[in-house]
This record gives sequence, C-alpha cells and structure tokens, in this order.
Amino acid sequence: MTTSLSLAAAEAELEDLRDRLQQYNYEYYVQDAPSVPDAEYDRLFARATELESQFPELASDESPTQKVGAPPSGAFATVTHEVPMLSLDNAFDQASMEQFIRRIEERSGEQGLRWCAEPKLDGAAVSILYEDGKLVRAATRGDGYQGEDITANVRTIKNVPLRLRGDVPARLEVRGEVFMPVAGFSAYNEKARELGEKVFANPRNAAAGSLRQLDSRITARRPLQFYAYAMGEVEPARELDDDSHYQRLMQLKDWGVPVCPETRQLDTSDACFEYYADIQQRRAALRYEIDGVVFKLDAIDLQQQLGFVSRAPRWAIAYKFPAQEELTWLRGVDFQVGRTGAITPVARLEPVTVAGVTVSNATLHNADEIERLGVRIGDRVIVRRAGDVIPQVVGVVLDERPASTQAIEFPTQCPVCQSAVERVEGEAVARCSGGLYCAAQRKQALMHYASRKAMDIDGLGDKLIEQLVEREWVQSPAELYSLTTQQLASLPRMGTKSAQNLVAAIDKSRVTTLAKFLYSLGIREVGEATAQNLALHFASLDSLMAADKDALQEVNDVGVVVAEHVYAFFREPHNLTVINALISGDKAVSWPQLSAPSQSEQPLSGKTYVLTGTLTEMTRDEAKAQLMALGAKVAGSVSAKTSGVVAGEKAGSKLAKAEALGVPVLSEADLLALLGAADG
Ligand SMILES: NC(=O)c1ccc[n+]([C@@H]2O[C@H](COP(=O)([O-])OP(=O)(O)OC[C@H]3O[C@@H](n4cnc5c(N)ncnc54)[C@H](O)[C@@H]3O)[C@@H](O)[C@H]2O)c1
Ligand SMILES: [Zn+2]
Repeated sequence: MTTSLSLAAAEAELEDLRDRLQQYNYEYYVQDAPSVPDAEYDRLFARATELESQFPELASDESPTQKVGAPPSGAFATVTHEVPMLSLDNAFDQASMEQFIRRIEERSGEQGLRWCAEPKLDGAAVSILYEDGKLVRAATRGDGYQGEDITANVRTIKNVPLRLRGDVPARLEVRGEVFMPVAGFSAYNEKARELGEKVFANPRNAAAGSLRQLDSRITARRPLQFYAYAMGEVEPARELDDDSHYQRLMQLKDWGVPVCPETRQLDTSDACFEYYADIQQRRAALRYEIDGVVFKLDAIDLQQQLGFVSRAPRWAIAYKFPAQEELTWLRGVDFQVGRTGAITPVARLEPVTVAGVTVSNATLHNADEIERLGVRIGDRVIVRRAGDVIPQVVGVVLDERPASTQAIEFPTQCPVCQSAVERVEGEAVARCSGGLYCAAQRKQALMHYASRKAMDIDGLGDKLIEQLVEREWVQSPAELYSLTTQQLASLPRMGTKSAQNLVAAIDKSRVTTLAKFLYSLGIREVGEATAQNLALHFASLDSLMAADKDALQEVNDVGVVVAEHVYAFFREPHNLTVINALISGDKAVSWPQLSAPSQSEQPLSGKTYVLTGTLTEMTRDEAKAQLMALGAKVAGSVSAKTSGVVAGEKAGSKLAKAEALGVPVLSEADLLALLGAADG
C-alpha cells in the first residue's frame, strides 16, 4: 500500500517502530507491566515486518521482529536452553490461516495433513527439567536461548509434579504455560483492591508477574497453574514409530504432567476451523484465559523437515481471537447509583471494537480505582472486555496524554436524589446516604422494609413492590400505609379479597418493636442483632438519633464502621423526613416504650472507660460488657473526659494519648479489682 514510500522515510519510520517495540518488550517481558494493549503491539509489529519485507536493505538481525521475548533481567541466575524456546507465528484472520495451511502443504509436499490443536493459554512460558523423574530446574523462556532460573517459584505451583510417575527418560524437559485461572485472578484482584495493593490488568500479567517474584513465598500465595504443551530435551532420545506431537502430550500426561484437556488431534483443515469456532464460542466459559488456538503439524518427522525461521517454527501457528484489550479515548465520566446506593463511576468512551463488540461505556469501579489508574478525562485509555464481565478501563497510556485533560470529580451528592454521598473510612465504595428516599434504591428499600425479619408485611412480595414503585404509588415506606383496597384491587391478578388482606397486613405491621423498626430502615451493616443492641442500649429512637459516633460505639458489637453508617443515616435530612412520616399521623408506626436503663443507681454510672491492648483473663468484648453492666460507658477513643484507660498487652497509641492527657491508666489487675469492688 505504501510503495511510494521513500527509503529514507521507511528507514525513519522503521527506526521509530523498532524503538517502540523494544521498549514495549522490556515493559512486557521484564517488568511484567505493559503500557499498551497487545493489539497495539501487534499492529506495530506487523507494520515493522511489512516495511522490512518491502525494503530488504533495511532488514536486520537486531530488529525486534527477529527476536523472541527479552534477555534475562539479571535478577535471577541464568539458564541456557539446550533446545531454543521460540515464539509462534500469528494468524489474525481466516485468510492468513488458510494461507499458512497451504504453505505447509506445499513445503511438505503432502495434502490432508494431521494437526494437533491446543488452546493458546495466556500466561508465561516455562521450561521444567526432570532428572530421573525429579524436578531439578525450572526456567523462563527469556530471549529463547537464555532464561531465568525460577525453580523455587515453579515448585510452589500446585499442579506441577515434583516427581514424575512411571518409566521416565533420565533427562526430560517439559515445556508449557503457567497461567492464572480467571476465578483466582478475579479473587486476587478484588482482595488487592480492598487492601490497596497492586492490581493486575489481566491474568497474563498476573501470571508472569507472580512467576518472576524474588521471594517464592509470594509466588506460593498466587493461584497459578500449569499445562504442558511440548517436550524440550529428551535423553536418551526415544525412538518411536509415527512419533506425533499429540502422542508426546499424552505420554507427558501418563507421566503425571498436566495437559490442557481441550487438546485434540485433527485430521483435516476443516476440522481445524471447526475446532477454532467451537473454542471461540466457549471462550468465556473456560476457566482460564486464552487468546487463540495453536495449531501444530502433528507428525514429528514433518516438523523436523520444516524446521524454523528466526523466531518461530514453520510448522505451527497461533490463530488469534479478536483482542480483548483496545485503545480508545475517555470522553467523560458518569456516576450511576445502584440498588444498594453504591455509586459507580462509568467511563464514556469513544466507541471502539473490543473482542468483536462495540464498547462505548466501561466501569471505573470506584474512587480508589480512578486514583490508582491516575486517569483523567480526555486520556488515551486501555479498555478490556473479557468474557461476560462488563468492560473496564484497565490502564492509561501516559505517553499519549493530550495537553488539556480534566480531573475526574467524584460527586459529593447523589446524582439521583441529591442526598449526601457517604464514604466510610477504609471502604472503597461511596454510597448515597438517602437509603429510604433515593429513587435508585427505592425498590430495594421497600423490599427490605416489608421483609419477614423487618416489618413482616404478609403478601407484599418483590413483584408487587416493583409494580407499586413503577406506578409511582409508593416512593417511600410511609406511603405504603395510605394504599387503599380499591387501588390495589386494580392491579393485574389482584382480586378484591387479596387487596383487602394486603391492606390489613400493611396496617397490622404498624405495631412493632423498636428493634424491628430500626432493622427495617435498612441502615448499612445494621442487621437484626445490631438493631437489637441499638434498641436495648438507647431505649428510644430519639436518643439513638441524637447519639454521636463515640456514643454509638459504646453499643455492643458496634465498631467504627457501623457507627459511621448509623450516624450518617440519621444526619441525612431526606431520611429524617421519611422516618418522621412513618412515626407521625393517624397511621403512625409505633412500638412499646422500653424503660431507659436506670443509670443513677449503678456503681460506675457517669464513668467512661477506653479499652486497649490484649487482655489475658477475658476478651475486650467481655470486659466491655461487664463495665457496661455496672453502668459505665465504654468509648472507642481517649479524650480528656475519659475516666480511665485499661491497657492490656501491646497497648499502642491510645495508651500514649492517655498518658499525654493525664488520664488514669489501669492495668488488667486494676480492672479486675474495679469490677470486683463495684460488683461486691
Ligand atoms: N503489550 C505489549 O507491550 C506487548 C509486548 C510484547 C509482546 N506482547 C504480546 O506478546 C505477543 C508475542 O509474545 P510471544 O513471543 O510470547 O508470542 P505469542 O504469545 O504470540 O506465542 C508464543 C507463546 O505462546 C505461548 N503458548 C500458549 N499456549 C501454547 C501452546 N499450546 N503451544 C505453544 N505455545 C503456547 C507460549 O508461552 C509461547 O511462548 C505479541 O503478539 C503481543 O500480543 C505485547
Ligand atoms: Zn440517592
């Protein structure tokens, strides 16, 4: 297409392409952290190959198009591969796959060749050496000739046998792919995200990065697996009739080496295309990620006859699937409110085809993720769409950041109901705090309100709630109480009798307990037991609503996070409006008044203690319960008003603060004495 290109122009372009490919190789193979998607790399690689064939005078053995991987990094001992570990040629469409088959038929002078088909696992290549059946060494592919010694790490992979079974050659090198199954990858990333640790963009990077850890204990904690796809050195060499690649894999399996169960021997090229289509269709359902199918000429003698070119065997090809990661532009960010109030930033993208589908939105997960990515509106971003998972932004190409980009502002008010957005310390998710009021959360809130352990409204199921909300008859729980029999009877499949029963059930729910009422409000992390504790502790809704975070933490089982949720819930004016509507008027919800704990008569009334460090005679919760039973308050933080700090073993900052403020410090023995004296 570019025949008019001058030699000088081609040379300049090629030089730039080679520089970039070299840099990307380094990021991908040495740092295990590519900065561009494979699709982009493959385009540049194809362009470099094209220029080199158009201008043979520019070809060079030093070009990345002639090389495999990257040389060993120096961080590990170096291993020399007796038989080079090469790469594979690629076919990106049916035409080039057909062309490959034709070429092989011509070169071998045979038609109707037999093939071995294997999924192209997306991980990292390793060589594992067995001597007398014992694993003695494992290495990365490196630049194909020299790799890195990663024996200690490979030993930690659960399905890699340390010892083979049966009649094994004295020296046997097994080659295959180390990969991270999709489930393990998602679980790993989810946890890493929670802990604020490094998140991997895809299972390949995760596998390669985990494999090249300097501390094998880290590798051991990563969910890696291995499938063999070839034999390397074999000594003494085995003399077999009709030696085939497939047969060798089955032999490895007999010796106890795991081989991908999708491996097939195929007799025709049609069967190859069928296999490809079938695997592609099942791609998302496989438990590991694959980026194509590898077809290998099955007969070993034909393989040997065909031999190699610089970086790949002539007798094999990787027929790739459409790429799962692509480049595009981030045009803007919207914020969506989920059924539970979680606010998710959604990237609006310049539409791009990813894995065969046009993608124009992708998730950015949460504020931490935006920060981790360092992404800004206007950026060049990498989108990934794998399997049935919603597309996500997994990276930013900083080299291509335009001059004018904008920071992404996380909203402080819910985009649906304008209630305050709450983000609890230590939690990644930001939420709308208008739980009872927010239209996005309405159905969920009503379903919870009516549920058996909450207000227990017989006959008010999820389907019915959906209809009530969709007709806008009910926007918040208070409005349930003004529904009429006539209104309900007009709903499809609802007779007058059932409508009457429903109205009666709704009415009956008005008489409840404070604990059930609290539970029914659907405050985050306030389950039945916590609602019960809150009710017992505060005895009245008014005093609960007035409590500050310290006071809330005095309640049994209420820690910082729950206290924050409860506090924020009652500070959101929209929620107060709904609560007010529920407890006033002639259809008010009501409960028997609990007697306030009579504090004045108890020995430790008016005192506030803080517990810190580890106690030996009892747990901190037990100590808290005993102090509270004697009328004391137990707070989470030390202030000048604290009566005493009980310091167990390994007490930390709270003890220091007590000393700084001159608050009395009690040992565990002092505490026991105090409890004994007060009790007696
Ligand atoms: N994003 C980037 O910056 C970047 C940089 C370098 C390379 N890459 C990607 O890597 C590719 C080149 O890497 P490569 O040289 O490792 O080649 P490759 O991944 O295209 O193919 C060779 C590799 O496939 C693997 N493989 C999986 N299943 C196999 C099987 N059943 N039989 C044989 N091999 C199997 C082996 O590890 C083997 O080394 C490029 O096409 C590009 O997509 C990306
Ligand atoms: Zn809202």
